[in-house]
Amino acid sequence: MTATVTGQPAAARVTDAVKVYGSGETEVRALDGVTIGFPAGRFTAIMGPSGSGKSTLMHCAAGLDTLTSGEAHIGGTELGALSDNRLTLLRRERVGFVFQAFNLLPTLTVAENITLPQDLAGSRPDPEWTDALIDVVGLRDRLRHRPAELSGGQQQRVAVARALAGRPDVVFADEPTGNLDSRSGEEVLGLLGSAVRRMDRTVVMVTHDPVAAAHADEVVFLADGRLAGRMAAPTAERVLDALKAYDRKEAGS
Ligand SMILES: Nc1ncnc2c1ncn2[C@@H]1O[C@H](COP(=O)(O)OP(=O)(O)OP(=O)(O)O)[C@@H](O)[C@H]1O
Repeated sequence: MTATVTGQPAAARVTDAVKVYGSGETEVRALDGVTIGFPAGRFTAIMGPSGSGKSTLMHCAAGLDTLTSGEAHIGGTELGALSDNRLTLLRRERVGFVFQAFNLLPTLTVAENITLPQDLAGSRPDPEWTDALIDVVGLRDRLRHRPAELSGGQQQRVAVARALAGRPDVVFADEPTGNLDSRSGEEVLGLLGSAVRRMDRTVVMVTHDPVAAAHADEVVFLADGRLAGRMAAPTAERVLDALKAYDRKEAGS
């Protein structure tokens, strides 16, 4: 197991991760030798300047995209060794996703959206777990509503519940508060934090927002496709200062 700074085993990790887009003059090294483990039972935020490789790292760690070289593991499973079918199954059964754009199915009710991944996988939702989850996300009185009848914050809470419903090894969240006002954003971040602290889940979140990152146990900074630093017990102020320093370095001053 890759060591993590907390000493916890990694729920997901990449080793010597390189991702190259294009070739020749248009070649971009989006990831340039990143080794990092995301500890189980912890909330990790990935930050860095625009274009530093955050989304690429998340997509490759989650099996949504493949590395050019290096390895990506979810638990003990190496993703590069899996066929497309097995990778699809692994994503469905062991990974949860939350995206900026909610991505709920408009024709399904809240309850149906929450259990959709398990329904697709043909697995039976655990009623006790689903029930507890509905209370944690505060959606009990909305279960029969459709997404269009909910506010943005409520829709994202449904997406968080859906991501957690199958008790995945790890939930990857890509700018989950990017479309929300600050109050709804705080609610969604609080939920992700509760999932980690009260329900023993693992969350990895890409964000631009230092206030959002401060909800995490640890922040990982990328710069220019490389791991630039890590910060435990972050505060918004310290995160902002660190980001400014990385921006200055990239600008070469
Ligand atoms: N499909 C692609 N084809 C070519 N280049 C790409 C592709 N996807 C990303 N890139 C490039 O790879 C680099 C890293 O992109 P990535 O989206 O991972 O960065 P990011 O840190 O998430 O950026 P942002 O904060 O702006 O979303 C950038 O230079 C980007 O232009």
